[in-house]
Parts: sequence; C-alpha cells; structure tokens
Amino acid sequence: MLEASGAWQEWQRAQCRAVLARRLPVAADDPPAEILDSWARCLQQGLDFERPLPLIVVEDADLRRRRERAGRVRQLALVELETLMQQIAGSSFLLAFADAEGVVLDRYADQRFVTSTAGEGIPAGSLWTERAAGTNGLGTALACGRPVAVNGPEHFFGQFSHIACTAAPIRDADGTVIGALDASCCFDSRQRHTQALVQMAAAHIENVLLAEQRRQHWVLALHPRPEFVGTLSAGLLAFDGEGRLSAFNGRAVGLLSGLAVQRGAAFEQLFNEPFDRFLGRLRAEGATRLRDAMNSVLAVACVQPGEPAAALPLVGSAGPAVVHARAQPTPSAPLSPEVGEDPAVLQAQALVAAAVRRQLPILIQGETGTGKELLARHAHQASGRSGAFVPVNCGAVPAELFEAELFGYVGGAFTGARRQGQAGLLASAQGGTLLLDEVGELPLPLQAALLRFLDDGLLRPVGGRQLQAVDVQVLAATHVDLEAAVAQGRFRADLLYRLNTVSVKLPPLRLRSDFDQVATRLLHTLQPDARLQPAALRRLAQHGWPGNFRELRACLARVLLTHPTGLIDAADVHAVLPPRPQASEHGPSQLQRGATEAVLAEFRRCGSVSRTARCLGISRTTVYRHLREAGLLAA
Ligand SMILES: Nc1ncnc2c1ncn2[C@@H]1O[C@H](COP(=O)(O)OP(=O)(O)OP(=O)(O)O)[C@@H](O)[C@H]1O
Repeated sequence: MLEASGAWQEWQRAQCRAVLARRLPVAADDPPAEILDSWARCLQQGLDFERPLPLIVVEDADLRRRRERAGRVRQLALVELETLMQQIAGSSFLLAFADAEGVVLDRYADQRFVTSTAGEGIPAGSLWTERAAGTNGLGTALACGRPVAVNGPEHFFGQFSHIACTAAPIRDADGTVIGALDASCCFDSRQRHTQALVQMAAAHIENVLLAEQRRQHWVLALHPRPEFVGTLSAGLLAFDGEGRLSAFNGRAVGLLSGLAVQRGAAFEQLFNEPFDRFLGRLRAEGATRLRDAMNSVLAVACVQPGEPAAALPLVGSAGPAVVHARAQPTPSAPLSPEVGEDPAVLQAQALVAAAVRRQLPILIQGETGTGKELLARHAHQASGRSGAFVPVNCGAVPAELFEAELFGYVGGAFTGARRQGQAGLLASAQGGTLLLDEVGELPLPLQAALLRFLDDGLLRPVGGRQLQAVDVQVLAATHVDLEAAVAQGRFRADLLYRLNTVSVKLPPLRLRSDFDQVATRLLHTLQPDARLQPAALRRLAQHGWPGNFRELRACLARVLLTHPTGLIDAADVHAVLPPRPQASEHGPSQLQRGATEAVLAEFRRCGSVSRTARCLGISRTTVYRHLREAGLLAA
C-alpha cells in the first residue's frame, strides 16, 4: 500500500467505491488491494476517472528500436505467445508482449477480437503504463512487479470496462523487470485459466534467461521430489565459483522459505554442506540430493559452468546426466475431437496439457459424467509419458484395503495378503499417470499417507520397510466441493493445496454451449446414420441431465431402441425422458437440488438403485449420494 494519511486513504476508497457503484449495476465489494493501490497511484499522478487520455502510439522507428533492444527476451516471448495462442485458441482474445516501459512490441490476436473495437484499441507500439492509460493489465503488472488481473470496471478509465486483462512481468537474472506478457479479452468471455497460463509462460521465460545469463555459474534446479526437478515447480539458483548466490527464481524463494535467499548469500547459508564438498560429490557421484539449512532433503540437478543452458531440464530439450531419464513430452498433443467445442472445455483441455508438460499436479472438478476421466486421459496423452494411465476410484475401494491397493504390500502383511506380496497402483503408474477419481472419498488416514507420498515421491509398501522412489504424474478428480469438505474436517487442507496446484472445472451438460454438437456426435457413435430433428435437439437441451454424458448416452440408446429407423423427433425424445425439472440458469445449489429431485423421481418410478442407475446412466454411488441428500438414507 502507498504511504498515505488515513484521511487520504479514506477519500481514495470513497472515490473508488463511487466510481465502481456507477460502473456496476449492483453494489460491489472493495476491489482487490492491488487494484486499489493502482487507482491510488493513478490519482496521485493526477489522472481523473472522468477524463480518459488519448492512446499514445510510438512512431515506427521507435518501435523498431525497442524491438531490437528487447533482443533475447522478445525472442523467448514470441515463442511463448505462439504456444499460448494454441492453448487458448477458440476464445476471443489478444496476447501481447510489452517492454519494461509499457510499449506493446508484439501482439497476437484471435481474428474476432482483433477486429473488435477492444482489439483495435491495442495496436503494436501503444503505450500502457499506468500514467498513460490508468489501471490496466500491462501497466499495473509493470508498476507493482507482480502478476495481476484487471477485470472490466477495475480499469481506471471507464472506456476499458468491457475488457479483462491478465498480465505477468518478466524479470532477468538480476531480478530487473524487463517486460511483461498480457492476455486481454472481452470482459464477458474472460476465462479463469488464462491467468495461470500467462504466469507459467512468464516463469518459463525467466528460467531460460536465468540459465543463459548465468552460463558461467553453477545453476541448480531443486525440488523436494525428484520428478519435479525438471518442471516449472522447481527452484533455480545460480552460484558463482566462490559459492555466492548470483541469481534465483521465485520458486526457489518459496522452496527455501525462512532462509536468506538473496544475491550474495553464501551456499552454506542455504545448505547444510560446504560448497566445495557439494562440488566434490557432484563430480564423484553426480550428487542428486542436498539438505537445506533447515535439514529438508531436496532433489537437485546441476548445470556446470560453460555447459549449454539447454542442459537444464526445464529450459531445453536435452536432459543432463544427473537427472532421471524422463519421457519427453510431445510439444502439443492434438485435442481429442470427442471432448467438444465449448470454450470452457477447450480452455480446460489446454490448461491440463500445459500443466502435465510441466508435471504439475492437477485437480479436475465437475459433476458426475461430465468427462473428468476423459480429460485426465487426454492429460496423460499430452504429457508424452511412456508409462501407463492408471485410474483408481477412491470411493470404490474399501478403506481398510486402500492403502495396500495404492502403495502395495509385502508378503504376509495382513490376513488374506498374497504370500509373495503385491505391487500397488502407484508402482503400476511408474513413468505414467495415476488418476485418483472421487478423491473426496479418500479416508482421512490415507490422505496423510498420500500427502507424504506427494512430498517425497517414495513408496512405502504396507508391512515393508524398504522405500522405493517412483516417478508418477498425479491427477485427481472430484464431483464434490473439496473446500467445503475441508471446512467440515473431512478433507485435509494441506492435501487439497498439493492436489490443486492447477485446477480445472468441467461444465455440466446443461450449461454447455456445444450441446447440439455433442449430442449429435454421441448419437452417431451409437448409430452412424441416425439423425436428430431440430425439435428433438431442443427437447433434449431442455432436460436437466443430472447424469451428464452417461445419462445422455443411455437416453439416446433408449430412443434408438424404439426408433430403429434413426430419424428422431421431439415426441420420441419426450417419450423416453422421465419428467423432471428443466435446465436452470440459477446457482449451483438449485441445480444440485434439481439433480437430486430428478434422481428421486426416477428411483420412485423404477424402485431400485441399480435400475435407477441404469436408466439414468449414472453410477450406483451417485444414486446413493442423491438418496442420502434427499434424506432417504442415513448420511
Ligand atoms: N465430450 C464427450 N462426448 C461424448 N461422450 C463423453 C464426453 N465426455 C464424457 N463422455 C462419456 O461419458 C461417460 C462419462 O465420462 P467420464 O467417466 O470421463 O466422466 P466423469 O466426470 O469422470 O464421471 P464420474 O464423476 O461419474 O466418474 C464416459 O462413457 C465418456 O466416454
């Protein structure tokens, strides 16, 4: 916050509230602190909410000079912008790279956005400092040195209140801000994931710059788990020949929190070992572990002075000898055509693909049957990992057997165990991906064991003493609100924060914008020559679909049974749909109630859980859940 007197702060907040109240139809809460700080800076610089400033665009010659001066960071930014283009394809957006002075040097835009008024308003050469354009993504990220999102009315000038921007500054190895990336789109079509993608892109550029600019130093990549050493979650630290810290990235500060991560710090201030001894170990045995000064063990990969920067796993293609061999991800896995064209779904798909390439844990949320497992399979494919995809339903395995199932057991570990013991699911996912489906159902003691595994990547088979390191990409899926489960003490907060490093939410069928396409495609997989009349599609779209894709498939299969000719009209659809509440645009609790009522109606009609599950195309667990919610079964 700015240094300011209480009266000035009060006046400034009153101004902000007054302006927001005018811009928003309903009373708004205070905007986030970084927005208030930015508005305060704008007011201090003499800007007036009521008097927008004309856009400043630098001359062509100046733009050329700036592009030349930006050099390497611009080269890297252009590569990242191209990748981002593919990742957020389908939504209407503009991506920009600006220099440290806030001048847009390059922009990539979706055709729809570039020809809109908003898109035309952000040309190459335009100046976006707060002084020139008030609070905005690029200007505010550059001013505060942190990633920011500026949504619609949070822009200082009302003329930008139809735009949402998310921007992240880029720092060089000295920690100086040398540019920023931004993604802007129309406020109404903003996507929550864009912010994470922009931040990951900026972090990647910073890592490459650090490795390149400290080529003559020892560059270490660290993480508590070995398989994360080659990902964006790793901390990077560069040490000169004397063992003095010369550069580090933001993740390193987080991983070594509590220690003096600052330029000039001695290796020994951060680690429990003299620098020379560590180098000796590195030469002799290719050291892969280090203890920090708080005695935590970290996996480490190291690039020696003079080695090409690309030797560092997360900045180039060739891995150094000291890191585990790891399957190289495919650069951009093709999108599965089955998934659909809904922008939120495409966005989720792009985000998981980007996250697995960096081996980050992902939490996939969505109602039952929305395609969470399908998305997880896509993520596995996109990771390029050579091991197996192993899905496990945490609600289906009895709690007392689950630990053995997941971690494996040694012979004679418990009554009924096989004599020779058995490897667990985690071991079967070695080099591949484990999907923990219905992770909210994981019993509390197992949550602790899973957390321990996520922290150190070591398998502890039940009844055994030997630890085994495995390299597994962990994905989790859930249809329940895990934050609420945490509040109720049913789920560990620390585990949730590990699992949801990246989190995506799949929309239910009733809210998908591509409903007609997915229904038609699903019908064709059942009977290629079948056709849905437009009125039949409309009737289908009115239904609430508590079982989402499973229910839709079961319904289409029923229609085809009675209409083998395959030309389906609204009455045919109506005949196989149970009476139930219509799709609603209201809040989730009402939708949830609608789904429970629909399951209850079907249960009353057919009288058994199994038949209800079959008719609706949902699992029996889901039917039981709704019956519990309706009070028909004990919780
Ligand atoms: N976009 C889609 N188009 C057609 N079928 C789909 C689509 N998404 C999912 N399905 C199908 O719907 C069924 C349920 O999908 P999936 O198992 O991935 O959902 P889920 O969200 O994991 O369900 P649950 O929460 O009950 O485990 C599967 O048969 C899957 O093939």
